[in-house]
Amino acid sequence: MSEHPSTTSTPAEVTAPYGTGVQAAPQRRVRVPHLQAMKERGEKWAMLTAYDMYSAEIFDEAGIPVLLVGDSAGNNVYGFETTVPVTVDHLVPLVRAVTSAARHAMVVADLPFGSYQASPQQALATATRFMKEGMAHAVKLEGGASMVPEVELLVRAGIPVMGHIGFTPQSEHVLGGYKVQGRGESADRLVEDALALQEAGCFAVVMEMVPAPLAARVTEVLSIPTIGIGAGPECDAQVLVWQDMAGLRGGKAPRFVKKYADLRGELGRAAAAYAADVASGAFPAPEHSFPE
Ligand SMILES: Nc1nc(=O)c2c([nH]1)NC[C@@H]1CN(c3ccc(C(=O)N[C@@H](CCC(=O)O)C(=O)O)cc3)CN21
Ligand SMILES: CC(C)C(=O)C(=O)O
Ligand SMILES: [Mg+2]
Repeated sequence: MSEHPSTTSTPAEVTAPYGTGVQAAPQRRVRVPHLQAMKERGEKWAMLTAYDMYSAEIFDEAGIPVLLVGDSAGNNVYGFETTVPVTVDHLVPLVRAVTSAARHAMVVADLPFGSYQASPQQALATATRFMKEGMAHAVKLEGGASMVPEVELLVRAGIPVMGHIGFTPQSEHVLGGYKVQGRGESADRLVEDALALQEAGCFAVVMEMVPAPLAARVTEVLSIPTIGIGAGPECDAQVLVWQDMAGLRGGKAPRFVKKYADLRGELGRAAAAYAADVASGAFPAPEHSFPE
């Protein structure tokens, strides 16, 4: 059962999800104005990462309006320790898989480290690959005021851009590790970065590991939606890496994670039960076998 607010039966009959309450023209895909309308109505929403077909399908059917194909695929799909080694070629096929499976959600492609910082032209070339080959609906990039020329060119070219400030994992070597950003005198700079991104044309801004009162201040000041991860409850939206949210990954999760399931335990038990059945001869049973 779909829990998208206004997705009822067949796609053809679906009316605007996250619409204004006014009957809009049939509209099955979440788009920038829907997110803007939700901010104006004070409706909070959740974003999740997705990197493959089934996760995208499940989250889409659960009514998640925005799916992010994060460069966090680096440490959640490809087995790297960080997002730094991730390339465009790593992500394009994953974006394509997610856009193919998501019927309603807006799919945002994360631009990986080194694929957009050299120039606005490089950013446009990279974003264009994600739009054409990945069939993404928007892109995300890390950085504040310094990224204004890149954001402006992408938006001028017709590509919706999501910003990302606070802790920006692609810069962890400069930032000196996984640390809360915007404490003390750097708070005003974070507000300025957020405003610069909005002014440049971003449709939303992710804030990662920012003190809750500062994130609340940015959310108040900005007219576009803020999306928090470790940025307190006052943001317009929240984002989590799905394997964190669903308890698939092992080890100690960051403070900002809440586990809503124990997929790791569940999947481990399934694998062990299957192996035990094979060992005992209980699987395959006659119903799994083909008679002559
Ligand atoms: N699975 C996963 N979840 C994420 O949230 C995530 C990724 N991967 N990969 C890309 C970035 C990296 N992120 C991370 C990763 C680890 C911490 C972390 O270890 N935080 C600790 C220490 C904070 C501190 O020292 O102040 C914490 O307890 O929150 C934070 C953000 C967020 N993103
Ligand atoms: C955690 C989110 C915001 C992200 O950038 C990612 O998943 O790569
Ligand atoms: Mg990312």
